[in-house]
Amino acid sequence: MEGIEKLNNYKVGKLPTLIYIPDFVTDSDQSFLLNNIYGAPTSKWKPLKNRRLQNWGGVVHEKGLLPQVLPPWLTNLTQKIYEESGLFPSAINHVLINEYLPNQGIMPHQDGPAYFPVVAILSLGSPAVMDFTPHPRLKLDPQDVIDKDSDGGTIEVGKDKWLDDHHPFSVLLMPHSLLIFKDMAYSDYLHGIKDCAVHCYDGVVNETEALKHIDSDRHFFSSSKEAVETTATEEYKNISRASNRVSLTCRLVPKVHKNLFRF
Ligand SMILES: O=C(O)CCC(=O)C(=O)O
Ligand SMILES: [Fe+2]
Repeated sequence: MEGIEKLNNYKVGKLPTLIYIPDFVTDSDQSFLLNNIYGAPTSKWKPLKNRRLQNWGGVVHEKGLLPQVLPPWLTNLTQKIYEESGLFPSAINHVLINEYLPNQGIMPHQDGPAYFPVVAILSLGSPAVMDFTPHPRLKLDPQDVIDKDSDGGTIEVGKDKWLDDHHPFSVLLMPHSLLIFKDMAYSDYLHGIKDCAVHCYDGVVNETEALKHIDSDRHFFSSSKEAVETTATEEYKNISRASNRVSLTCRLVPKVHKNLFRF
């Protein structure tokens, strides 16, 4: 209960359950986690086309998890998320660690059906902007949009429209922050990160919250600060992803297979 009340203070945007907690971990927590992540055997990294990842907690199948015990350096974190959020029915048992170089990202996607529909993402390293787009099944046929506007309204050519007031939005993920999303943000939207080295954070739903601590992260914003000073009338609001970003996606796979052979 206490957890849920506290969480309300961290809601951002228009959707009911998009939660952004700045400084969820300290600088020394970040170093501790990164030391463990980069101290893992090279074979623990799975290279993908546009990023690489470490999988902790076991292998996720469509039908559930073939479990492996999470190491203590990760349970410190997952236990804190579990206790402080109060949003998971039992302890988090799976962590996916993604590493992105400055020009890498992740395609818009929806998380798989094996997971309990709440996700908590801890961000370390360079900041990044995560884009949420309504699921394609909610997209209106452009013809319908034109028909609806035929009573004299202006028709915006080339602009996608979605059902029930769904709109794309973005979130700025600063290092040390925790993003939690569930409900509509989980089921009606895809989430992704663009694969370019500069991200624009203009209009992100958590701009105030994310930029409160800008002083300590000033180096990420230097180019935009200069741009503001030199152009005066135009603010670019860009972040440069100067170094790697490492994220820890913490989730619960409710169905755990105790016995490999009964899978
Ligand atoms: O790196 C991130 O912030 C997102 C990762 C993600 O969406 C996933 O692992 O499913
Ligand atoms: Fe995801």
